[in-house]
Amino acid sequence: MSEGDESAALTELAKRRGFFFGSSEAYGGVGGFYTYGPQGAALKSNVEEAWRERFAVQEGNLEIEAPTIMPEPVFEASGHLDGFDDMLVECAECGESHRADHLIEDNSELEDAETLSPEEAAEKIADLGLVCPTCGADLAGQSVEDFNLMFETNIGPGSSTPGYLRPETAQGIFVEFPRIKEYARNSLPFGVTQVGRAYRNEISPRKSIVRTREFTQAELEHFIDPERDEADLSAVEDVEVLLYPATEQEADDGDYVETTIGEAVEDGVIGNAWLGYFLGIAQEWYETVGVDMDRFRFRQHLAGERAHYSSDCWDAESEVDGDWIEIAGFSYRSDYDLSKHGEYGDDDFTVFQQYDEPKTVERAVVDPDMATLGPEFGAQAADVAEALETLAERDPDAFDADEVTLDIDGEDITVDTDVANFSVETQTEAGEHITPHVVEPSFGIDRTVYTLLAHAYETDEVDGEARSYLSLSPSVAPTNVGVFPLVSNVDELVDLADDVAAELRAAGFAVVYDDSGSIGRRYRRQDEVGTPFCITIDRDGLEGDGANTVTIRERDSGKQVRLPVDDLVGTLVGLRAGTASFDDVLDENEVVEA
Ligand SMILES: Nc1ncnc2c1ncn2[C@@H]1O[C@H](COP(=O)(O)OP(=O)(O)OP(=O)(O)O)[C@@H](O)[C@H]1O
Repeated sequence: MSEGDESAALTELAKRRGFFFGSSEAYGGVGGFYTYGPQGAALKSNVEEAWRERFAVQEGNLEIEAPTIMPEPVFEASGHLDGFDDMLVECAECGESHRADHLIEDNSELEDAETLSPEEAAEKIADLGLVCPTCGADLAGQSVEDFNLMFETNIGPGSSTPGYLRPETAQGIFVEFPRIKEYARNSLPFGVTQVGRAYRNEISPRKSIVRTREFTQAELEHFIDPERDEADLSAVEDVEVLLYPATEQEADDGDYVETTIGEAVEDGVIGNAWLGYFLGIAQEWYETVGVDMDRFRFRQHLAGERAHYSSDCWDAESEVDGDWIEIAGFSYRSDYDLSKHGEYGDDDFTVFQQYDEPKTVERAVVDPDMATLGPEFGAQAADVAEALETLAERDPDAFDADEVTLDIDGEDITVDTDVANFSVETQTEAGEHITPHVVEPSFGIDRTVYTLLAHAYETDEVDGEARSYLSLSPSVAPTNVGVFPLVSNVDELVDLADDVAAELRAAGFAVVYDDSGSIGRRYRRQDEVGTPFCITIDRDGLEGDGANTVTIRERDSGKQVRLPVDDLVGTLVGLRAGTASFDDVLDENEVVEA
């Protein structure tokens, strides 16, 4: 399909068949908000479940569910209040807002325009002679402003407690770290996951569910002791990946690197073994849920794209309509988040790490003489005592002099060294408090759903008729199986179809029961929403050798076999889990000519 066709066909199908559509259309609609219809909600929920199964359950991680609204100090600490901005340029003619970096990237060779300052972006817009995509007016001379993406709200009546809708689920994990570490028995490494809504007041939402203002993230914060916890790569070292490292992006004829996780970590292409581990399991997970791996890559962030505290960062990207879409980010966040909350919050964001052997250390201590400090410094005496303790830890040699100078609230205060009762003690320490480092895989569920639909969208011809179908993986398809009585006027046949549908539903399958129209039309309807298997109950299944049998048809190939009703649940369980293929079913049963 040519560029643009894939998205257009997908958006049309999504609306017609109940995957997703713009919200609040009865009131004119509002940009950047989408409703998932019955098919889409089921597909999305299956993708979330598959993520949970892999990244929470199989990894032995802890899942939490935190509120989506959090008070302002959280975002002061996290840096979102000051720095979570995109660049906005407004058209003077029609008033439409645009994301300046996207405009520049769409109209030049530049790939990392987000690293420009607003002034540089304005200059670039003028140099390139860019015009408003909505009305065509010249944008030269328009200023570019930083625009904070967080939605603000007031918590409770009045406006005294500002709050924000979280722009990422991660902060809910970091803020609750002091409590969660107890559940993890203070034992590093451990991971905490959360699947939930995040909100960003995107300047120009686009590409349907790819860039919205309310979306779902599935995030894993993996807490480690960087000195002791090493990633075990044995399970992923042979996983083959297509990498697009920063060095290649910067080279004129930059190319992909086809390698394995083990080699990429060993060669230093992936700068951190933990990141390598998560890229490896992500690669395998995307493949199981149905991403076309020929249209998938991991792209390393360029130095300018990375946050200052992050030593390495990769995005998982999928290709749709010739564009690469970021569907997940993998970032080494160091101790930035927990240190910030430790600094701003009123709790302990460290973990006590026991040494293998207790250590004997010499420690400088003070025992300030409060009977002297009290009368001399009054209300400041406690601060002076605290400053003496800090100085002893930081610069014990300072106590060799007769006096020490302390900074108390910006004021220099000189104190006689004798008052401090300084000494060096020998102590035995069992361990130390450390601030864990964080490795973060952050998945966008909506962009995954979009990719799965785009990569599954196929067209072919059946019996001379054009057909479009979604070759979704049976593990995530919204409907697992269609059940069709061939005719609706034979009681025995309808009874058997009812029984089959009831048995499959009881076994946990999402079943669509359809008795209207020709069998061909019923197949087409299910093909279009990606139902992988359809079961038809016909007269041959009622009597003689074939009694209590049905036919099962596979969506992509259209092939059918006849099998006993008693084997249905077991067969479908294997097909859905991917432990059996339809070829196995074809081998073991009587093939029915279509
Ligand atoms: N506005 C959005 N709509 C839908 N999904 C989003 C949106 N913003 C982020 N995501 C998803 O959340 C994931 C993690 O968020 P992250 O903060 O790394 O995104 P980002 O780098 O800011 O994305 P972008 O550069 O595309 O705005 C992304 O990989 C993406 O899948």
